[in-house]
Amino acid sequence: MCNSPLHPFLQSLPKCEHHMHLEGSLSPSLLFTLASRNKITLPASADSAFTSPETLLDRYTRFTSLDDFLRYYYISMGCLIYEADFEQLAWDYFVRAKSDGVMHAEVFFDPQAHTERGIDYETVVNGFEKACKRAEQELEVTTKLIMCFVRHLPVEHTNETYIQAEPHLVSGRLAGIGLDSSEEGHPPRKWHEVYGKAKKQGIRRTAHAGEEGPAEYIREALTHLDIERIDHGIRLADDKELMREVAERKMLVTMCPLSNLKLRCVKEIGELPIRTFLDSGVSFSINSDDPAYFSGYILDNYCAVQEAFGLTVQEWENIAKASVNGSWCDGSRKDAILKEVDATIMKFGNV
Ligand SMILES: Nc1ncnc2[nH]cnc12
Ligand SMILES: [Zn+2]
Repeated sequence: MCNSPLHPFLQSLPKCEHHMHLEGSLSPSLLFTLASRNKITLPASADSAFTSPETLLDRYTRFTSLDDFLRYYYISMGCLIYEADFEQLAWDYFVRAKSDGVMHAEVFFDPQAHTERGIDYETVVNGFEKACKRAEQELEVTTKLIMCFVRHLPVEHTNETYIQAEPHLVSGRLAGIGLDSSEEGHPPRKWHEVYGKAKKQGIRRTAHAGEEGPAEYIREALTHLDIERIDHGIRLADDKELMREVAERKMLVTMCPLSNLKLRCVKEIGELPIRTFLDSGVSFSINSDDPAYFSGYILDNYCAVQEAFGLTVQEWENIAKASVNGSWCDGSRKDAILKEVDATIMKFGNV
């Protein structure tokens, strides 16, 4: 809850989330429940943060960088073993997202982080897919699953993962591919082969770029990976020519304000190029990234932006509509969400 008079409006505004890692919605309390259920020993003797959910949450307030966070992220997901664990993780997120006004959620997952530790690819996808189906039926939240390649593993591992996922990508069970994990020292061009193959097969492509890395990585992801969306992209404002191109192409930048703050990519939310993007016509959505680690789900991110930038209802309408239009759902679903956005604007238009 924020102090803005726009809070009820922000709560009601229909949302599309495009940048949320399912493994990043693993709360310390679910982590400890799963660790106990699956007889996984957490490394409390090596790192006392793993002593209890409370000590872990406390540690999450002191991340020093993306890599510092990723260490906890990868250790913690080691408690996800069975299909039911993956299903529960995703279902809990969808329920929470619904309560924040999410009507459509496109969620990331990292298959390699699970197959590398001996979990079957099918276990992961089946569990997540069950939760997606349930979210559509019981919550009326439409969903898309996007699988990411992790940059910290050798690029050669990518082919095997792609081959496993190929039937799902081609059939549409998976909506597309992404690229995430440790950014610095891992330029996007290294993944050009697999992205080229995906493009030939008509598979949608996005990538994390310009989170900790420079604007040059965004340019590379556009030229070498031919991405259709940019995840984070906060360094885009450092390259005005590139920013103009992204605005002209109406490419969506999926921003994650609280994540950027907690991982020290910026010192305060007000440093993010939200005003620049609005003034330059760059389309963007606002997302939670890893909500269980950054103490904020999507509405908290909307509130943080409102507190820092004091946007108008008209500006929020533009953001809401850009996020619908930049979604990978079909036209009829977009129309239905846009109708709900219009209804919310009618109701709150003169706040
Ligand atoms: N913020 C982030 N950046 C890169 N990879 C991630 N994986 C999960 N969260 C991430
Ligand atoms: Zn991310």
